[in-house]
Formats: sequence, structure tokens, C-alpha cells
Amino acid sequence: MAEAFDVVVIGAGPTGENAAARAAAAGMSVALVEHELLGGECSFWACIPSKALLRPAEALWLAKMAPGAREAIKGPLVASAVLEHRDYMVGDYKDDSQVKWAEGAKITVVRGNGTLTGPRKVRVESRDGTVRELEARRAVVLATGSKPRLPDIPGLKEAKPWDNREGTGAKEVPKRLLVLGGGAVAVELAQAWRSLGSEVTLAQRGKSLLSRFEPFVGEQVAQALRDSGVRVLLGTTAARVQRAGDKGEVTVTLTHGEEVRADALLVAMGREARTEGLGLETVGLKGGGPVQVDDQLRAKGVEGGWLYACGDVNGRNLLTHMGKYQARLVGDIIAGKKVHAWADAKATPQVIFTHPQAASVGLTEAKAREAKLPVRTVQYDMQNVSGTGLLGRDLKGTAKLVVDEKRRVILGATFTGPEVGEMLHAATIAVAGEVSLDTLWHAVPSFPTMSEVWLRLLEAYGL
Ligand SMILES: Cc1cc2nc3c(=O)[nH]c(=O)nc-3n(C[C@H](O)[C@H](O)[C@H](O)COP(=O)(O)OP(=O)(O)OC[C@H]3O[C@@H](n4cnc5c(N)ncnc54)[C@H](O)[C@@H]3O)c2cc1C
Ligand SMILES: NC(=O)c1ccc[n+]([C@@H]2O[C@H](COP(=O)([O-])OP(=O)(O)OC[C@H]3O[C@@H](n4cnc5c(N)ncnc54)[C@H](O)[C@@H]3O)[C@@H](O)[C@H]2O)c1
Repeated sequence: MAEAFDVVVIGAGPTGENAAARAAAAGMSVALVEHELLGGECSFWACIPSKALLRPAEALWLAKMAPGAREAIKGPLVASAVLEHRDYMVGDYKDDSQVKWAEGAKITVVRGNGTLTGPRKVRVESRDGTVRELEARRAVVLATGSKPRLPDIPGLKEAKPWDNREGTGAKEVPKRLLVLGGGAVAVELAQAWRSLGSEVTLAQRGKSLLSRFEPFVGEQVAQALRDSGVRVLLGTTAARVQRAGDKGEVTVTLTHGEEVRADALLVAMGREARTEGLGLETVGLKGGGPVQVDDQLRAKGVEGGWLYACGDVNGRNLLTHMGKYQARLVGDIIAGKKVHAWADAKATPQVIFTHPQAASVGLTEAKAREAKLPVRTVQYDMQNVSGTGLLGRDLKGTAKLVVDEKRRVILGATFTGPEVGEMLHAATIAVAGEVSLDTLWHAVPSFPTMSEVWLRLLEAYGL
């Protein structure tokens, strides 16, 4: 006989954990199904380890910009200590603390692979072959995340390249690393492994890095990578890949004809929703792509509105904080609240944790113009505010606002520079809250912080 819960959540990454927590906090009984580690990709093989690898290099870079501290630095990063710090931050790849948290939140953890077997029905098969049948009285939430995309390039699969798991989890620093891709994973991990001593080449098919951001972001991050010794190749990608033996040198022939040899090859070419084998066809959906959802995160095309999908699996915004946002809403919606997800389309923030950092929220100028909005932009150099100069010599960056001229509200904001990620939330509040420029003029930034750039931007606008 099936075990009944109000809500069954499949996948215990940050999204599934939050959906389960919110539903449990509203008094519902919740089963959280996970076949690997509670905490998901983000905690063990993505956000946390990548940031743990990047932060020491950023701290060293900032110290080198501060006279007095600079002179105290006697050598490069100690790679073994950085890798140890990474292992500490991922809890040595154990999820004990998360299990404890789930128990405390009155969530029933069910270990095993979850598949839909029909409306409101989930079958969980554990590694030892034990099967548990679950039934959801109110809702099933899919939060199965995503997996790396491996393009069909001759020899690539056979060469056993690194994906984000080895890219964040490798125990040794490769002498030579080739990174394929030019998005967030590529730039962050290229910089991280370069800082640990690898000779890094990055090959990006497009003409710029980080193409979803304002164009100056990709240009400045490319320059920073080059300054730190990464060879950045734009407009080229792998045409063929060959590995000598099982663990030997890898040779990649790039589309412009050059051959690059490396000890490790990292594929950072985007991600795909994890929906195959999930039993979607048993409820009338197709597997293989993201689960299409409406603004209440309900799967489109499923009668009765009992199936939800949030986080990477619905393909709306592949970011932990956006998955968690959707998850909180799903918990509330199942509990009967009338809410919907609108920040996805209007006010999604993102920080790229390279040094310098890049941070943006809302629409870029190009996207706003594409949407035919009445756009005016203002831009200011971060180095011209006292806060930046005090943080260190020769630190630079750019701040840009995309303003809706008619409504005098900010549609999008982008910052580059040292630690600008921590400045982003002010912009997110302004964008999500549609705070008028005239009101923002009275939001006084402290002196001498980098946030004074807000004053300069508003002055540039004409206030
Ligand atoms: C290298 C890297 C760095 C990143 N850095 C950042 C960052 O700094 N900030 C940020 O916001 N985002 C970052 N991201 C993106 C972020 O990792 C994802 O957006 C986030 O992990 C999505 O969370 P999720 O819970 O939806 O999915 P996941 O984290 O993928 O979790 C899904 C869970 O479901 C489980 N699962 C899947 N199928 C089943 C099944 N059938 N049965 C049982 N369990 C199942 C999986 O084992 C997994 O635990 C990064 C991504 C990468 C690759
Ligand atoms: N700090 C952060 O917020 C952070 C960090 C890492 C990852 N993430 C998120 O995780 C997701 C995955 O990151 P990602 O960098 O893998 O994906 P991405 O979509 O950001 O970038 C993919 C890159 O691969 C290239 N590419 C795709 N297909 C290709 C092909 N067939 N041949 C050659 N090049 C190809 C694209 O041009 C692009 O540069 C993203 O949504 C990203 O935002 C976020």
C-alpha cells in the first residue's frame, strides 16, 4: 500500500529543500525524495565549492591592491589549503547536517530515485532495490535540477572531460586546463584553477564572454582573465577531441584550426533539465526538456493542477536563489495562498564571482530596447567614487542603470568591480519595488562606501 503525504517533493537540492520546508512550516506532511545528497548540485558540486575555490584568490588580489598589506604578501596562494577549504565548505561531501535540518523541520526524507507512476503517485527505488510507493494528497513538486550539456563534438564524450563535478571537486591542480564555454561556469572556474597554478586556456564559441550581461561585463571579465594569465580565445570552439589512452594528454582541435593540448578538459557549455526517466509520460507530459510551468509553477498540460516544477528543472532561471524563490512560492500556493512568480521575468539578480565581480539585476539595455520600453541609460566609473579608492589602489569598474523614462523607475542595473555582489541587493530592491528615481534621491548612501555610485548615477540622470 502507498504511504500518503500531503506533498511529495522529488529532488532535495536548494529548491526541493525550500519547497519542502515551506510546505512543512504551513503544517503539511511532506516527503522529500533524494537519490544522492540532500543539498543537491549547488551545495556539493556547484555554487559552494566554486565560490570556496574563488574567494582566496579574490582576497589575495584585494590585499595586493592595498598598500601595506601588499608588501606583507610573501608568495602565491597555497593550493593545498584552498582545496582543503573547498572540502570543508562542502562538508566533505556528506549531507548529515542537512538530514538533521530536515528532521528538525518535520520533513520525511526518502532515499532513492523518484519517478512519477501516475497522477499524484511517486515510486521511489533505493540503491539496494527496495521500493516505496508514495501518494500525494495535495501536490507533487518536481525539483530535480539540471545536468551538464555535452554537445555532440567528435571524441568529446570518449575523452571523459570534466563537468562541473570534477571542475569544482578535483583533488589535484592540473598542469594545463582547457575550458570550453564562455558563460558563468567557464569564467569562474577558469579563474579559480588559474589562481591555483594551472595554465588555463578558455575557448568560447561566441564573440564575447557572459553574453547575457551588458557588453562591458564580458569585456572586463575577459581582460581580468587575461591579466591573470588565462589565454582567452573568442569565436572558436572544439571541432574534435582526442585523449591519449585513458588518462593521458587530451588534444583538442579548435574550429579555427589550432590544436590545444591539456591535462584536463572542462566542458562548461550550459545545462539541461533533469527530466529523463522521471515518468513524465505517465501524467501526459514529454520527458527530455524543461517542464513548462505557468506563473504559479504548475506544470502546463496536467489536469487537476497537482504537479509543480521549480528550480533548474523548469528552465526559467538556472540560479539557486531563483529556484529557492520559486520553491517558497510553491509551498505557499499549495497551502492556499494566492501568489505568483513575477521576479523571474522582471528582477532576477545574478553575481559572477570572478575578481572583479560582476553583478546585475533586471533587464539589460538590449533586452529593454527589444521589449520596446522607453529606455534611457546612465553609466559611471566605479573608480571615481571614494569608496573604491579606499578599498584599494587601481581598482576599477562600471555601474550602469537602465531607466524607464516614462515611469522614472529602474528596469535594470549592472555593476562591475571589487565585491560589487554585495551592492546588488540595493538595486534588486529598487527594481523589484519600482522605487522612483525621485524617491531614490533621498536614499542616502554612507560615505565613503562604493554605494555612493548611486548618487553619481542619479546626478548623471539629471537629478
Ligand atoms: C559550477 C556551478 C556554479 C554555480 N554557481 C552558482 C552561484 O554561485 N549562484 C547561483 O545562484 N547559482 C549557481 N549555479 C547554479 C545552481 O547550481 C543551480 O541553479 C541550482 O543548483 C539549482 O538548484 P535545484 O535544487 O533546482 O537543482 P539541483 O541543485 O540540481 O538539485 C536537484 C536534486 O535533485 C536530485 N534528483 C534529481 N533527480 C532525482 C530523482 N529522480 N529522484 C531523486 N532525486 C533526484 C539530485 O540528486 C539533486 O540533489 C552554479 C552552477 C554550476 C554548475
Ligand atoms: N555565479 C553564478 O551565478 C553562476 C555560476 C555558475 C553557473 N551559474 C548558472 O549555471 C548555469 C550553467 O552555467 P554555464 O556556464 O554552463 O551555462 P551558460 O548558459 O551560462 O553558458 C554556456 C556557454 O557555453 C557555450 N555553448 C553552449 N553550447 C555550445 C556548443 N554547442 N558549442 C560551443 N559552445 C557552446 C555558450 O556560448 C556559453 O558561452 C547558468 O544558467 C548559469 O547562470 C551561475
